[in-house]
Amino acid sequence: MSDTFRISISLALGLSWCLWVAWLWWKKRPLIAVNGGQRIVVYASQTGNAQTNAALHQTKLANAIVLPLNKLKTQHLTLADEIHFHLSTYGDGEAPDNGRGFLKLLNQVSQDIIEKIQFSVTAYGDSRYPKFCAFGKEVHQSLLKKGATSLADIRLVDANNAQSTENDPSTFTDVVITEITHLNPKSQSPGLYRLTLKAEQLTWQAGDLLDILPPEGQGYSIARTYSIASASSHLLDESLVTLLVRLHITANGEFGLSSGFLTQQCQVGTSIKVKVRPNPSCQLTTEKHPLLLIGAGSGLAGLLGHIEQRALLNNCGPIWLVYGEREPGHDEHLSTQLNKWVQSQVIQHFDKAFSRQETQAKYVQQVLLANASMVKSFIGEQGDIYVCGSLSGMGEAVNTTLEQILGSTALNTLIQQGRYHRDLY
Ligand SMILES: Cc1cc2nc3c(=O)[nH]c(=O)nc-3n(C[C@H](O)[C@H](O)[C@H](O)COP(=O)(O)O)c2cc1C
Repeated sequence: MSDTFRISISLALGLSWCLWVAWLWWKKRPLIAVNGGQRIVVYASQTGNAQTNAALHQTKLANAIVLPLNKLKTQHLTLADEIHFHLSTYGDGEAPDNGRGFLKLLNQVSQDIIEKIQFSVTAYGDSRYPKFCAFGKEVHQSLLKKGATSLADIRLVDANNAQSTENDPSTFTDVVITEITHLNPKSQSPGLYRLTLKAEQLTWQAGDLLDILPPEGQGYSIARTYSIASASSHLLDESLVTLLVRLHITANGEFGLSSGFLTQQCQVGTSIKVKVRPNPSCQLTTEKHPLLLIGAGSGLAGLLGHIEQRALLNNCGPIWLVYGEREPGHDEHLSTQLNKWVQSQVIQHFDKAFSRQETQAKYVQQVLLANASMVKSFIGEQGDIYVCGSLSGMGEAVNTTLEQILGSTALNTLIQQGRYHRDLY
């Protein structure tokens, strides 16, 4: 072997080693750099309330950066002087999408790093939910238990509070109902209605939510939140918001306050007070990548906007819709519209799962499991998943099934990358 050849091999090996070390460093680097002595304001927010307050908090602190909780890395915990958390709670006492991996990270970080952390927690929630501010409280407790120093008592911000601007009528806009259609008159399921509202004054993106204020004089004024089932407003010729409203019937046979008002008392022409609640974690992040849309019942609403959005744009990526309802025939909502999208290839695959049919009952998670290898290949390196509908009835089962199919590491990576979106209630 000549000397030149030997030197070349050594150089090549040396260079490869340097590249490998550089790659390892690159992978582990914090995505947003932090210097020693800096303060970090961090938020976990589904619809922007905690995020807005975090941004406000940042402006009041010297030498502070702001970032979402899923971008907070071990290096941030090591280097920052103070960390101020703004955390909302979703689902049934859960973290918002951009906060879901944090408690796991905290468990993996060594004690000596956590003991140096000085922190505060502001928790956002709504005391009408049984697990009020649960995620913020859990983070606060975990940090204390692991030896971090709390700079102040946990602050609980309640949306169900007279001072909260969330329900302040002056922040709502009057819009007129232009359509109310009962979609499942022959079904044994509670009524599902499509409502259309003329909303020229509003702007929204597919995936956003609409808060609706019940009429005055009912002794309460807490808005109810519905998923917007329309493409983003800037793409529509006519500024119409579509909603799917399930008529809620209480244990004593009474109609739910908001759904009863919207579907039984309102008529075409009735004016109602609404406000768009941006839902960044469920907005479309990609036009080209595959979308696996999973929903059940009125959860179809949160998926329809994304499908319509792609139908209105050209050359979009494929959609696979997995939709669950009760009875075939009577619960096949909007089938004319959905079939049109299948024919025009906006929807590439469409699977329905009916839980009340003569042959075997089927749920969306079973459809996913039966097509496990297709789920894997469809999602691939770039696909996004959207899950919309009931948390306990479907969201949890779908999460377990996706974990089974993709593995918990891959599912966590999807969460970290903001590719697993959930609108669950
Ligand atoms: C679908 C849904 C589920 C919610 N679940 C809870 C909950 O379990 N506990 C709670 O305290 N608040 C809950 N909330 C209330 C939110 O935490 C509250 O509105 C908060 O201000 C939202 O902050 P964000 O915009 O930063 O996400 C829920 C709200 C929605 C729309």
